[in-house]
Amino acid sequence: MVNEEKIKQGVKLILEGIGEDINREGLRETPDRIARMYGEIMGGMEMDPAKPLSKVFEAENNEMVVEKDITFYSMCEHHMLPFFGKAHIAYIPNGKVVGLSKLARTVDIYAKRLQLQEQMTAQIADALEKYLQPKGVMVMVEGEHLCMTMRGIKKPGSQTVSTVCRGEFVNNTDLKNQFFMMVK
Ligand SMILES: Nc1nc2c(ncn2[C@@H]2O[C@H](COP(=O)(O)OP(=O)(O)OP(=O)(O)O)[C@@H](O)[C@H]2O)c(=O)[nH]1
Ligand SMILES: [Zn+2]
Repeated sequence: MVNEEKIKQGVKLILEGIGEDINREGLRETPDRIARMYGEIMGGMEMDPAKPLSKVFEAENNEMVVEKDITFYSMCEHHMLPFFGKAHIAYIPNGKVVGLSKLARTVDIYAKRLQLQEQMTAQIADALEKYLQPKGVMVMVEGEHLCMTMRGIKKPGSQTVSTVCRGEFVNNTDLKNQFFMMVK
């Protein structure tokens, strides 16, 4: 659980730091709102991927499964500004598949915390590898980072693309290309 009291104190300090009057009408409830909001957007910290990924089904077909365009919202750990976009997941089952929603749940668990996009991409792949023991996993994340667009270097529209391959995807260019073709 996030410590709402600490968040409220911190938000009040930031508001004072930027020269705001923390008692004005529009801001009176803001520390409280932000504390509740962090409970939601950082909620992945207390979630364990074991929960969604432990419920597996036996499968006879071991062809590649792709779940693409999974929308995510995360927060960059350097600036605490949002980054958001789409995650695409492929895996080659090894007798076990998981409910499709559980792939999206896994993305949310790792998105809802302070993150680096590359780290989030690897964590999703590692969780799938651990719980499904597939023949291979590939994860691609496409994200827009507000710390790149609304501040600093200010490059609106720039996209960060990160990929992680495990198992059969690592050395198999055909498999990788098949995945790229399916997600484009
Ligand atoms: N690799 C990686 N870098 C990120 C991610 N999110 C933000 N960054 C970068 O983190 C870096 C932090 O750089 P610093 O030089 O410490 O901070 P800064 O002075 O605010 O940097 P600028 O953004 O260049 O103004 C920046 O280059 C960001 O673009 C991410 O998910 N992955
Ligand atoms: Zn950032």
